Amino acid sequence: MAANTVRGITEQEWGRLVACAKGKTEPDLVVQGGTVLNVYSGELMEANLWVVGNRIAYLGPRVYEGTQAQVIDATGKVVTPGYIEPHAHPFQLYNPMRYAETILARGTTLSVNDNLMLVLGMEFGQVGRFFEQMAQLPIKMMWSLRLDPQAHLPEKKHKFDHLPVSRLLKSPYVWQVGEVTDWKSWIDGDEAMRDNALSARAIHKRVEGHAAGVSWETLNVLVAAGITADHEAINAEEALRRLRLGVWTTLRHSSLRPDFPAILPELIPQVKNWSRVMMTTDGPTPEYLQNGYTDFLIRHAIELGMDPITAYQLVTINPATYYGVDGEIGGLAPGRIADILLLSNLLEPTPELVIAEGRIVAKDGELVEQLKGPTWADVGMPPVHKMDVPVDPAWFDVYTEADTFPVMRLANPAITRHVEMPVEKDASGRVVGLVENSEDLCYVSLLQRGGAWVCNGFIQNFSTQLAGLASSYTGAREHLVIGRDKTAMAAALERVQEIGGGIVIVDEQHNVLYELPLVIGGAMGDQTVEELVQSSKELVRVLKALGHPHYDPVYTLLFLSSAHLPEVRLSSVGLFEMKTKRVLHPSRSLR
Ligand SMILES: Nc1ncnc2[nH]cnc12
Repeated sequence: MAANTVRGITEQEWGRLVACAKGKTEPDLVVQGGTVLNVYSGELMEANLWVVGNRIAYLGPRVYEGTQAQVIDATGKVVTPGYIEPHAHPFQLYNPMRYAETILARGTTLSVNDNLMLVLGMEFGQVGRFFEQMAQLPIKMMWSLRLDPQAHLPEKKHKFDHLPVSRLLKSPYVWQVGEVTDWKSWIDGDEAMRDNALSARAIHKRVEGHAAGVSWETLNVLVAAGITADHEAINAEEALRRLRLGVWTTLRHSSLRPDFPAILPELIPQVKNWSRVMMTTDGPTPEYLQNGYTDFLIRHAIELGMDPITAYQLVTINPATYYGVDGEIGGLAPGRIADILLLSNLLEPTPELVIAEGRIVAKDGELVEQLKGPTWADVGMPPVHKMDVPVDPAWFDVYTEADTFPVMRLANPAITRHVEMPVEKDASGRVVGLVENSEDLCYVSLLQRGGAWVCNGFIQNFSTQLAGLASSYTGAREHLVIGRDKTAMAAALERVQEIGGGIVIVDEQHNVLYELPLVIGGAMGDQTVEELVQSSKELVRVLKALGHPHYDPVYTLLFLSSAHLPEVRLSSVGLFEMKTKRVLHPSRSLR
């Protein structure tokens, strides 16, 4: 039966490793004179590390006196294992390659990644090949397979059927299924979800939950159904609830949910056993990465009162143990993969030097050489195609037979509230005057990329002055269009299509106020993370000037068509109420 492995070992590699451990053969690399953070015993120890190939052969007092190995003088430095991100979404405008190079330079040497954008954008066979190509990098990119599309898209549900998912589950690079956002369907007996989760368990892979806001009673049901970890606790009580029910508890501090200050000061005095706690950045938008990645989590947790050694354990040995690979990674000991960091001191988690697989890969935050990964042209996520007809502003008109309409009110970057508003209509049933006579309403539409259907509605509290915004970056992988001026909305969408996908904002005269090409499937950019940091700051600035009242708008664009968040979402079948799974207003065919 399969279980997770990081790299596997050949007979020849084993022979070299054991010979070097015995002191009979030379190591390839030595880290000498440093203070090693021993995450197993929770102590700092003066010790040297000998590395052969991509593994550690020896930890201890033995001093290297040979001439062949590369010797790294770690005198005065703290030596730690590479960091592990157990729950990543490597596609928040950046693509998985750009993500990998950025976080590796900051000391994260293993990331377990969501496959959602890939599975929605590619054929299954291509997804498996992409995993194989990413596995050639010195940073280990492992994967978590979704059981549901996280959006109400009946036409895409087949991508989550038992046959394709169970095939992909056999990949050695897949370590988990989840996060199970549509957990309600799962516990209510959705067959594909049930079979896929059971198949994962049968081969010792994990099942990650997404139990936002659930009660003790519901959490019991989810644990009985098989969830093994969850990262949705937003306060100490919710974190303790998970620990007490035997769920690995992943503490989150992301761009959208910067929760450490709300969790840690209260949680720290109460936890007696940290061995089943992990930490995650949970897919931050580019700006966050300016402050670091897992290194930032460690620093922040220590600032908020966590014992420093515990903070390191939460991002090294704990996630390695959770995924069942602690014999291979997550600590500095013989036989482990040589992912080693040199820090100036324990309170400075951003590494001066990063060693991955036994080779120096980064110094002072910069990669020593460019990573070689798959080319996007080969991966099968081409730029957005132009529709074969021009975008018609009338597509954004809302028609109803009722006297009221379910408006989405944006309560914060992620959550919408259902506000039923009275509407006036013309003889054809078209809603008139609602946006024009309001200060803070916009039209909002999810439009199928080929122009086959449109889901129309109104959104409140998004902007007071936005003429037109269009984005091919959405949870549904269709086009999102928002604005107070339908011709400007159409112009923004035309421009998105001209640039191969991305995010565009235009004014009433259709001048482009903001433009970000996202040419990888219309969902991810090929720009560097630094370029995306500047561009996403500009997006925030432009939207703010147009009266957008929230932070992290990139997440708003992503999540307006995701069905895992309260209350109303855009979907292929219409405006959809997450809790009741009701269609509040149907979508309209344009063919
Ligand atoms: N559920 C989710 N799906 C996609 N990206 C995310 N980032 C954080 N949570 C996410």
